[in-house]
Amino acid sequence: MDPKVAEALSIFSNPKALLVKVIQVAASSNRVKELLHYRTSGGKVKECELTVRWPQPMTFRACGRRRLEAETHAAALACLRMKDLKLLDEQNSPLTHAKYHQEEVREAGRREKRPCRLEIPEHLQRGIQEYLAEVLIRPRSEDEDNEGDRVPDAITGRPYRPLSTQEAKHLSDSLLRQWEKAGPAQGAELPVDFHREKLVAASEASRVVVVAGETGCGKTTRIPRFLLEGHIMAGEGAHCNILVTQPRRISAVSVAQRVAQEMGPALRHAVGYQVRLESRPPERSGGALLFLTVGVLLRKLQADGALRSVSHVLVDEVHERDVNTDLLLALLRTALTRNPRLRVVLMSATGDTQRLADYFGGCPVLRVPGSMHPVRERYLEEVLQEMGRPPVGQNDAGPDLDLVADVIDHIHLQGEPGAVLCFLPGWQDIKSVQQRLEEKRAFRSGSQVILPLHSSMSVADQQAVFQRPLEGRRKIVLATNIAETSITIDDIVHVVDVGSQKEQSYDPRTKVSCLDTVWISHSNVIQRRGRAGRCQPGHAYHLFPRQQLETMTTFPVPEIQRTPLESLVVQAKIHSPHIKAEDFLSQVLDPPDAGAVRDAVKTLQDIGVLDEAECLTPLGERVACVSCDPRLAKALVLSALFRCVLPMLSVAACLTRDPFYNSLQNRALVAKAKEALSGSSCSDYVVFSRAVQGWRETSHRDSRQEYLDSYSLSGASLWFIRGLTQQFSENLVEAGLVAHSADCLRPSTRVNHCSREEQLFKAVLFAGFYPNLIQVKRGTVTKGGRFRPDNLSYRTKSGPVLLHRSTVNRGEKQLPSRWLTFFSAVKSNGNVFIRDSSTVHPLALLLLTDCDLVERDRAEVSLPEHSLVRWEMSAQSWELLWEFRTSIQAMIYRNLRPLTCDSVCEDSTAQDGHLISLLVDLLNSTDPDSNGDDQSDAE
Ligand SMILES: Nc1ncnc2c1ncn2[C@@H]1O[C@H](COP(=O)(O)OP(=O)(O)OP(=O)(O)O)[C@@H](O)[C@H]1O
Repeated sequence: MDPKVAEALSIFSNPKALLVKVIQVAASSNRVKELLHYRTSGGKVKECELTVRWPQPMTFRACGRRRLEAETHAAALACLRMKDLKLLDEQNSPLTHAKYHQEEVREAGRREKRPCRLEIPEHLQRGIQEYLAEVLIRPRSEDEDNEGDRVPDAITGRPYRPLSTQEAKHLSDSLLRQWEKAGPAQGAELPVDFHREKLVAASEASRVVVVAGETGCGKTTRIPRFLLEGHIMAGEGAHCNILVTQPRRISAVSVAQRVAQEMGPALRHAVGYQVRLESRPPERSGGALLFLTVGVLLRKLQADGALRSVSHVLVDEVHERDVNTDLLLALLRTALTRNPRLRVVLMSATGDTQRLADYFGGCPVLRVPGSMHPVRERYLEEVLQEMGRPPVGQNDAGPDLDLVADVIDHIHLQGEPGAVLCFLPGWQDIKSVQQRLEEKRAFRSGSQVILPLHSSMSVADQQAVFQRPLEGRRKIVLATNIAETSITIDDIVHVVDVGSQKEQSYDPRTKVSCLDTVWISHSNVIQRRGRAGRCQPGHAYHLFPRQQLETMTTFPVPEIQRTPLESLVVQAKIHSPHIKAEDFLSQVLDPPDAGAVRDAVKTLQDIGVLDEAECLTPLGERVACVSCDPRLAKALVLSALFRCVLPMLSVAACLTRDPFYNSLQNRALVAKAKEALSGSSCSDYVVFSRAVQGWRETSHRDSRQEYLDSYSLSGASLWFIRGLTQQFSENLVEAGLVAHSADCLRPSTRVNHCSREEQLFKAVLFAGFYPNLIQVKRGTVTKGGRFRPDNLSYRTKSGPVLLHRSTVNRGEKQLPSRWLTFFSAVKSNGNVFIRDSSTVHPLALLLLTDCDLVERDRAEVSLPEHSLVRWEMSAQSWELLWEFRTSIQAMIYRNLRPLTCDSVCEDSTAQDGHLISLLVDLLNSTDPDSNGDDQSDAE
């Protein structure tokens, strides 16, 4: 059977997916001529205007999200005659009326208090199958492709409109004239220049090419330009739009600047960059070069999976194998089938090029030998000998920071002039080495320039590493692997490499991540060395024995194998809603363990983002619009419903970017600031919200700096957080939860009515983070066996945990509730540490989570799969709570499903307001601890 038909048939168990499919079929089939206009984004129909004639002719036109959904669903219903569907209970007796929506089926089940299912009569199934079989096997023609396009242009972000033949000719001619006149500056000759013709020809001859070129040979800065220039000189510039991905913000920005500079003043407008929250795109589409991070390109693929306005995608540093790059490669394979003009070039100095080539159907691999300048390498034994020290053994990956500082000192005193770039695993190591250096005579009182470089710094701060120091001072850059690929710091002469890095691993069972210091791979060693010898000859000091090289893996372990997969599964669902996550992810270069994917799917089902058929639920569709972790996104979506958006935006942004200044180094100061901001809230999230709010309120420059200093906050981070808040607000608009993004930030709007209600805010947070729940108990037993009655102990459903120094609740002797919620936990030395936490009112557990009535007689309540929690209460209390809970759930459900008319919306708005006020009253007027008295440990 045709695979497309098989896929269509496989989704019959899910009417919602079927519906989307039908609309897609309508859009892609030239038999449904009456389709006037159609656009999807993130797996959702955004705009639609169509006439269906199967089984009877009807016209639907829809724009504006809510109307659109109702109309397009109705169109599909008519199309499929799904009104004939029957909703049956377990005994096969029909329920009140038929509904097509999975959620409604579930809701009907809840109302009727018995499970229901949806049945598609057999004769209809056959009809639909035949219809899909007929239309699905017809490929879409190019003309149809151009018809009704409303996707954004990947270069400018403005709506894409293909150029007419005349317009294209005009633009190509003008580009040609411009380039001939300006004659782009050639810059210094690079090894890749000698392979220019071969590279351009290979990319013409094959739609995918892998380029394996040594570090510094000129891949990143020259190849995009060769391709662009080739098209412009051939009079086809209008059709050439090149996207070049970079693994990080710092490289996207710095490489774009370098290429623009090389192009010269007359042509630099053709080059631009786009990173999260910062965009300087080329002036126009057609003859353009855009450097962007992989994450930004994934967003563009959501809007247009075929990348219609793009001629080339160059994936740089493809060896890095982060989750986003692996996902990108899989999506590019699909984009190549959908956009016949698209060409892909994969570039790396150290990747497994043959495997990549095989992944793209055995495409050619071009090798570019030669580097700019020689680099003299030394390993630990030679370095020690040079310093006149005895040899030492080294077994673990943790670096000897005293030695690192001594080696830098040695280079400074004995080595050639020029800057030093030192690779260290993490921020703590960077700061420790900086401190050690500052204690040395040659580095005292700022006599040399020491610059940390870490991903948590702002782009502006990161850019400082590219500046030259004043004459007579040496620049020392202390970096993590953020500086390992792509970037050129032109005065680097010496590279010091400790041979290790921080690497995340993840235990899907406990859902806890570990951040360990591990040996890097051989490929990383080459990349690090390659940061020297780019603009002058260099030296590499590998601070591990030469022998260690043999035990290092050739390539790094792909991130997809060692990371939580929930976000990735949501992304998979956005890009391919009808394919099982397991099947979709089995197509990536190194598929994650199928069991881990199933676990991630199960987690998303548990938190209501996916339904049983693995489709995004109405909640999941909103979550998918928000570009952050699904749990954070869920908390944001719920905050819009419960009218406390403002503090939640701050939390989501601060969990993405730490607002405190060097919180790793200034631990004591930051802990004090957090304590002051927290007051009696016992919540890191209230701390975040107050920190951001206080910063917003101090608008004057001087008072703002005073505010930052008094709470150890970082101005740069807060500006970044402001950008993130703006982005998340726009996401909420996209999700149809807020009319304008500015509403999210104004305290007087409806979505912020309850933003000052702390208990409600914490309860909503918990509903988002659930099942991240910690039970607090009094009394601990020390290692020596002594009982300490006043100490608190903490347990999640997976076992005991400890509170990390970073949370305000660590060290508290008395908490106002016996329940905490949390977002992130890490494992270190065999213990699980909770990094951030907040107390939560026990009623939130009952009202905002999926609890069940276990035994009617004793009115015992438990949370599924949550062995920590079990309450017993009188049947009467339970009845009341159950009713309230049902109303809250109904409110959530009502606000998340498509509304059919505005009047319903107005009515329900008032009703929701009453309900939320009631919830606020209940949370504020009951003692969070007294409810806890009923609790008993279920184990
Ligand atoms: N900002 C810069 N300042 C000075 N020279 C630069 C700069 N950027 C690049 N170069 C020069 O251009 C050469 C090529 O740089 P490019 O980034 O294109 O190499 P690459 O092959 O992509 O390297 P890698 O694989 O290490 O990323 C460098 O070796 C250096 O000589």
